[in-house]
Amino acid sequence: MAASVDWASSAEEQEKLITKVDNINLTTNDHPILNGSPKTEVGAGGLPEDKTTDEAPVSPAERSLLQKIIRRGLVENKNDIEVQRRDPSSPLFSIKSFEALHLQPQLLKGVYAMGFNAPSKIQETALPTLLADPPQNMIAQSQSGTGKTAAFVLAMLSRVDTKKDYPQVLCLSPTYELAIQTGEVAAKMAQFCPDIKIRFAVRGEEIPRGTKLKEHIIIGTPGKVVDWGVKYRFFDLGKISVFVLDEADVMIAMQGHQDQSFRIHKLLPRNCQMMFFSATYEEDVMEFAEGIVSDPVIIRLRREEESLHNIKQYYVMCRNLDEKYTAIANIYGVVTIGQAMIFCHTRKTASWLAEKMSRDGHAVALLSGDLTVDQRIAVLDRFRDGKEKVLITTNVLARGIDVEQVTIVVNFDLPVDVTRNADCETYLHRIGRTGRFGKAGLAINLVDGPESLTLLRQVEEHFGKKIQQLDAEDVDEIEKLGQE
Ligand SMILES: Nc1ncnc2c1ncn2[C@@H]1O[C@H](COP(=O)(O)OP(=O)(O)OP(=O)(O)O)[C@@H](O)[C@H]1O
Repeated sequence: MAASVDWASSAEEQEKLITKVDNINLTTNDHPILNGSPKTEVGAGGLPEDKTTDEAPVSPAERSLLQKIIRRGLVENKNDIEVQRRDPSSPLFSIKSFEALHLQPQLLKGVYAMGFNAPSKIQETALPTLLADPPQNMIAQSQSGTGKTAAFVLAMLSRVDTKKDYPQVLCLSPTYELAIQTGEVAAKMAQFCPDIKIRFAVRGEEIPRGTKLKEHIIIGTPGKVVDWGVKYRFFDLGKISVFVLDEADVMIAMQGHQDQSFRIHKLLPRNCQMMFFSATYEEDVMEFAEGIVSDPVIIRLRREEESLHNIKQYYVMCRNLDEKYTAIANIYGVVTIGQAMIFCHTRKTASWLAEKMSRDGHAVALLSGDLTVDQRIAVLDRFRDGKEKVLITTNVLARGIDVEQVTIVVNFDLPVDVTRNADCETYLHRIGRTGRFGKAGLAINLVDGPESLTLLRQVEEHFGKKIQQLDAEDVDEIEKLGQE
């Protein structure tokens, strides 16, 4: 039987939690790491005895750096994130501090150095279970951009035993870009844990036959991990103690990924801790996941909670391709804040649009499966650095990619599944490239006929949320959106 944690709480419970939050109300001045001297003695095994007040010894220089980072975090995150944290219905709602999550002191330092002040709802709900002993399996769902990566990465890092020099933690991601991004988050979080070693198992990484990997954590895509773990035995899957499936629903739903993930899963030891994370779960995928993960704790969203309120959704009626292009150009001309991602159905449309926009003098980048992996990472890095304001892409970047400054997502084509119906999961992942961690975001869908209008209606029905029409010619209206 699966234990289940529900987000919802009664009004009375919510009131109690709000009072608790008010009492905690951490500010820079009363931040224990920054201002307090260690309150706990280090006990046997190097861990403080009272874990709720865990504190790492911090040098004056580190303290000053952390102070700067946290102050900056508080100022930059002003976009009512602190308000959202106090709203029990928000995915950012939290009552705990990171100290209360029993993280190792060096990881806690890493978390603060990343500018994280307090855990999000998924982090504070999942981490106590993920770090408990004996290890518990988990299948968890939380909206896009709410900190799932940080949650499972912290759990992965916490489970590493650096005295053993072989892979113990394995994390599978559906794409090259996502594996690299997760590895980068892990490296940042582990910046004060120099003994933890991470290895990417992705296209382009080649190692000679007979090699025995010594890194503690492997992060990769299913195909490469099958090569390294099943075919060539560069590491022993039988010694993996933590297995993470990121974007678990697509890993299970897509035939190729599913076969490979199962080949890996079959060789894992029986007591290996399983962590499945995703922003979306279809009912049948969920059932399947429950079938392969024994006794999981399940964290599930209700359908109406899946789409985020901080992402405003609109659609624009267009008659043909030219009008779609004009709509994009109008929006691009008016809304200049932040960056935009434009999703097309095919590589062909994506490159046509990129070429046309470039010819018209717009600085756009194009990322599709046509590029080599090095080119893909280079394009993404340039976009992250803000060198291009617009990134045109296909479903290859629909999931997981985290670029904080993305304020607009445009669906040049609405996503469809193999039955030509709306692919609502992909829709949610695509629009989730904006509105990261409570920021405001805008999603604009271009509709060019009855077929795509039907898709739009299917999306509305699926999430029980109306998508407003926008007149792309009406500069005032678009301007208003930008200001909002
Ligand atoms: N506790 C926190 N405080 C502040 N920022 C955070 C916190 N946790 C995560 N973030 C930031 O929020 C952003 C989104 O987090 P993350 O990528 O982990 O979301 P996700 O739930 O995995 O999203 P997706 O479903 O799209 O994969 C990142 O930029 C991350 O650095």
